[in-house]
Amino acid sequence: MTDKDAPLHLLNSHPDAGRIRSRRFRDGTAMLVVEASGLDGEQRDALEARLREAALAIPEVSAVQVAMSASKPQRTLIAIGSGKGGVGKSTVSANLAVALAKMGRKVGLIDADIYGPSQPTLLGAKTRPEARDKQLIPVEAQGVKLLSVGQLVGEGQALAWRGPMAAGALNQLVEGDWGNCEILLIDLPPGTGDVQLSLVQKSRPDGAVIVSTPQDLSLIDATRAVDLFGKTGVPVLGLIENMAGYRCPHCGEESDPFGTGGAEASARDLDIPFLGRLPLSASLREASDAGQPPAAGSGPAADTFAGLARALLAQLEKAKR
Ligand SMILES: Nc1ncnc2c1ncn2[C@@H]1O[C@H](COP(=O)(O)OP(=O)(O)OP(=O)(O)O)[C@@H](O)[C@H]1O
Repeated sequence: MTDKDAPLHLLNSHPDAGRIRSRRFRDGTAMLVVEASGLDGEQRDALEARLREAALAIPEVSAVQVAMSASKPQRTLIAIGSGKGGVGKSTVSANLAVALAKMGRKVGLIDADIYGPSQPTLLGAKTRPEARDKQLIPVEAQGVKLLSVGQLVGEGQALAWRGPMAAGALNQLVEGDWGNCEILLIDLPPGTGDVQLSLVQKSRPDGAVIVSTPQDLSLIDATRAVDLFGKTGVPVLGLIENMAGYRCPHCGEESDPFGTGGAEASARDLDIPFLGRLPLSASLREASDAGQPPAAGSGPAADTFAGLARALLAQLEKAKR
């Protein structure tokens, strides 16, 4: 600051002074460069308005120009995939997101499942996102920010999309206004075809998680998913086994309708981490259908998801080293 900028000294005592990177004063105009990293669009607007008002309150100032600068936040993008449909990939994604948020992480969830976007239902978030300056603003539910491909199109319309079109839509979601989110989970469409390949190539996730049931057939498909991520250079952070074992709520008898331990053995064979297993549970399905992710509550299911989230974070740390 030079002597010419002296009137702007009055901004030193402003609560947001720490965000002012430079200030100049010429011919009645105050020019401020303001650091806005970590703020979402609404918070940026509010900060700008507060500083404008404070500058205009200085008697010499008749006009204000504010330039907001923000370093691109460091975000970790994690794709969640499965070799085939119906293995619980979306249920696991939603609950992992909620469990990570409960652990204090700033989490965003992108529902890229063009064949059946179910995250708005799973998180009970039916409102449509608004856009600001062509950027989508995620909706908030259960402590998680959410954008879903289902929010962009009417129900069932996305089904016919081919790879590049789906990748374009995903890009819009990834480039949304994620504010201070540090982790973005992407719920991919099931399978390992062209659509999935385009999505992975376009979004370039930092890591991937694969969900599978213990069944042999499902595991063969999970192996294909590992292959897909391998081909695209995305490290697989781990495999989650879903629908492993069932305890009858009436008689307490335990059974394994989809086999047992298959996913853990496959993870060993494929040399990828095994993050944990989730039992088949009618109450989990009912809560999911009702938009109440069990990870948000307390009890065994919440504990299981917290364990899976911890295992995922541990693998992320390892991958960074
Ligand atoms: N551990 C579980 N116990 C009982 N039901 C489950 C479990 N996991 C998922 N489900 C149920 O299975 C069905 C499919 O789950 P989900 O939609 O999460 O699978 P998906 O792999 O994402 O499927 P797709 O990608 O084909 O849409 C849902 O009705 C869900 O509630």
